[in-house]
Formats: sequence, structure tokens, C-alpha cells
Amino acid sequence: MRAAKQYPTALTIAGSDSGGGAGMQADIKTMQHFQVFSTNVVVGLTAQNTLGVQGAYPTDEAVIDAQFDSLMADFDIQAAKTGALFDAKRVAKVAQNVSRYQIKQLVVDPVMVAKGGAALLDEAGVQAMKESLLPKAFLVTPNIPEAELLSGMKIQNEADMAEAAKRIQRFGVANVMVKGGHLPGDEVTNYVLLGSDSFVLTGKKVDTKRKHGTGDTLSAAITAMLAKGISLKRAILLANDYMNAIVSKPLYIGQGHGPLNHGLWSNPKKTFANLTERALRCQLVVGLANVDYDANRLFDLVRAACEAGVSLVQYREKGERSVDFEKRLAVAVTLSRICQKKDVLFFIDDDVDLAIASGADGVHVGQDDTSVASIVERAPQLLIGLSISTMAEFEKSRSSLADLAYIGVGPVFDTKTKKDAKPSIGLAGLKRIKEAAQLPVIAIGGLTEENAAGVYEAGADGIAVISAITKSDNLNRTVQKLSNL
Ligand SMILES: Cc1ncc(COP(=O)(O)OP(=O)(O)O)c(N)n1
Ligand SMILES: Cc1nc(C(=O)O)sc1CCOP(=O)(O)O
Ligand SMILES: [Mg+2]
Repeated sequence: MRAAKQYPTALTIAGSDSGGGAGMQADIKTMQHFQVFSTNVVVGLTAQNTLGVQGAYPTDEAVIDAQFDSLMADFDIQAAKTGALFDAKRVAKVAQNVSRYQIKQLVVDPVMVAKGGAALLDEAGVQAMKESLLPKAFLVTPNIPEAELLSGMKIQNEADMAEAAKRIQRFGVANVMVKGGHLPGDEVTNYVLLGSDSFVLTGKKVDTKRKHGTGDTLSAAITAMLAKGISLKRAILLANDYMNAIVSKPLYIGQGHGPLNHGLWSNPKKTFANLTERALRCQLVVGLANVDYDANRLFDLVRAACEAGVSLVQYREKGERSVDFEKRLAVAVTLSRICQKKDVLFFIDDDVDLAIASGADGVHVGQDDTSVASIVERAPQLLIGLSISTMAEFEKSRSSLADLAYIGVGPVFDTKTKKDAKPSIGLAGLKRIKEAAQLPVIAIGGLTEENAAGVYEAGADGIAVISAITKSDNLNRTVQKLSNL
């Protein structure tokens, strides 16, 4: 192992993703996470966001040369990686500079096929990759479609990955990591061939669309560790651990295929600056009392509601029978997992201890429950919803408003579900509170598919219901109508 420099420096040669989740931006964030200084050669720009790529603008070849010249005149770069190189001319230009500046530890992420299957490099580009860049690479990290293009064979299982890796080695690259994320199964299997030594790495296949830029991130993590003087095998193992960690902690940014949590921010989902408008649109409030104390029925109902598109589930245990803390915790933990799988926020009604213990995203409290100030002090990571029924309660709560994710306003209409509900405030009462509030207003109480549209017209940002969903004969239709879609 080479002695680590005090400030290890790496280079990313890639395209810019204006959305910040993939490409060079993912590389920089990843390298920063590993405390490696990142220098950059921008091979092209893309106009993109989490919903897609709207435009691609390759950099002039002379500008690529100029960036290499500037960097090499100054920095001591210990490892480099490539990402999207746009076309054959730019692949060749990058390869030329790699030779010219004798870059040894080069990780090639052969970006050729997008997640959705779209080609990111034409045939000539793939050829240039094989002929001019792979022979200069220390490691190449194709995904399944890319490995198929490079090896010329179909890959369906681990044995195929092994054969493809051997074929790719023939282009002159000793080390090949075939990433198996595209293959079916509950786990991701990556096949690694380092010279003649091979091993398989498994990882979590997380059911989330918030993993834009995984290939860039993995190769950037390996490159960062190479820059630190860590051996290739260990760098790959550590990078795999990092990927497993970050996919489990999704960031809630953008409306589509969101970015990875490169900085491993703790509780990123709970920063309510991150909440999108959609995140509070349709809330299911539910507990064992609403399903005859049948926990499996509750789990099935919540699973189906998450599938149907509810954006937040609140576990509210009220009713004749008392359910002890252990049981509530077991239920809450299961509900939390169901919600997490579907990127649905999970809240607990009233019980701050339960919210903390179950790792919920937030807690909903009433006017007479635990105070907002004491929740902030005890559990600053929790999002907070507060019930408000009247303008007087709104005025009384003013000092807490800055700490809230939303206010739950109701009962808008008469409800049979909450025995101690306050008098209903109607659409006019809802409108009055919305006009005064500068934060999301979630309407609750007696809401149905039929009256939901009127509630939105009165200014509500979202809706919370018990019976409309727990008693629905068609969850998809109900959730759509309640979400005002
Ligand atoms: C979204 C939402 N709004 C209001 C309430 C009611 O909370 P609270 O006033 O604390 O009454 P109980 O639910 O504890 O009976 C809520 N739970 N959710
Ligand atoms: C839990 C709750 N809180 C209310 C409030 O006004 O604060 S009304 C309510 C009950 C909501 O049930 P349904 O959707 O079946 O009317
Ligand atoms: Mg309460």
C-alpha cells in the first residue's frame, strides 16, 4: 500500500449533471465524503433533472486538452476516473491525455447505456472505448448492458458475468467489476475479476427510485480510495459498503429519480425543507382499532395504501382496547418498514417515545399533547404536525409554527371516527386558517372522495383521513380522488 498523502487528490473526467445527482457532481460529492480532493475535466454538459435529460452539450476537444493541461501543470493526481464521454472523438481525446500524462490508476466507468436502456454512447464510441481507453484502464466497472456490449455476449447469471469479465480483460484491462444491479433477484450481485483472482460481492437491492447516479458514485468511491493509497480489492469492498449504506438512506429531492445521499446525511428525510408538495398530499391515519385489532390486516391495508399512492401514514392507536408499548412498537416498526420501501413518510400520533423508538419520520400532536418545544428539544430529527381547530388555537400556536412541517386543521366536517372531536369548522373555517397560515395545511375530519375537491378549493395542501381509506371499496380510486389528482 502506498503511503497516503495528507490531501489525496483525484480527477473525474466526466459530464456535468445539472440536477446534481449523477455525473461529475456525484463524483465530487463522493470524493468529498471520503476526504479526497476532486479535480475535474468536464467532457460535456447536460441539462437534466430527476425527471430526465433535456439536453446534452459536449465540450470542444481543445477545451478538454486545456483542462488536462491546467490540472497536470499543478496538481499531484493519484487516481482518476471517467464517466460519460459523449462520443468516439471525446473518448479518444481523453485516452490521448491519459497516455500523455501517464495516469496510472484510471477507473473507467464505461457509461454507455442509461438506466432506462437509452444509448449514451454510439457504436463508434463503444469501439473507441474498447480500442483506446480500456487498454489504459486499471479497472473497468460496466453494468450488465455495458458488459454485454463490451463482451459481445448476453448476461443472465453469475456464470455469464464471469465469462464476460474474462472477455473484457482481453481489451487490455486487468481488473473488471461487472455490476449486476440489472439482473432479477432480491440482492445485487457484483462480479469482480482482479487479474486471475475473482470474487462476488452482494449488496442490498433497495426498492426506491432514489438512486440516480449509482454507477458514477461507486466508481468515484473506488477512485477516491485508490487516491488514498488503498489497495484495489479493499477499495472495491469499501465502496460496496458505502453503496449499501447510502441506498438505505434516501434523500427526498426532486419529483423523479432522485439522487443518492452521498454525504450520508443523518435523517435527511426528516429535514422538512426537503419535503415536496406531494409529500403531504394524502395522509392515512390508522391504528389497530380501525381494523378490529388484526395487525396483519393493518399491515396489508397500509401496504395497499402505499401502493395506491398515499404520501404519509400516521399510526394512531386510539380505541376501547389498550395496546401496550411493546406491541405498539412492534406494529410501528413494521409500518415504518412498509412505508420506507415506498418512500412514504411515517408519523406517530401523540406518542413521542414511540416515534423515537420506531425511527418514525415525525409525530402528530394535538393542542393538549406534548408541546412542540419539548419535542424539538428531545427529538429534533422528528417532523412535527400540530392540530389546530380554531383561529384562537392558531394564535396560541404562533410561537411553534416555525418548527412545524404542517398543521392538521379540523374537523372540517362531522366525523364519527373521533369520539372527542371538536365542533366542525366547515370549508369557511378551513379557509380562514389557511389564509393565516404560512405552512402546509392538512384538512381532516369527515373527508370523503366526494368532498375532497372542495377542501382543496378552500386552500388545503393535503388531506388526512381514517374512514375514507379504511372503509374504501377501491383504494386506488379513493387515494387518487383524495389526492386531487
Ligand atoms: C393530520 C392530523 N390532524 C389532526 C389530528 C388529531 O390529532 P389530536 O388533536 O392529537 O387528536 P388525536 O388524534 O390524538 O385524537 C391527527 N391525528 N392527524
Ligand atoms: C383523528 C382525527 N382528528 C380530527 C381533528 O379534527 O383533529 S378528526 C379525526 C378523525 C378523522 O377520521 P375520518 O377521516 O374517518 O373522519
Ligand atoms: Mg393527540
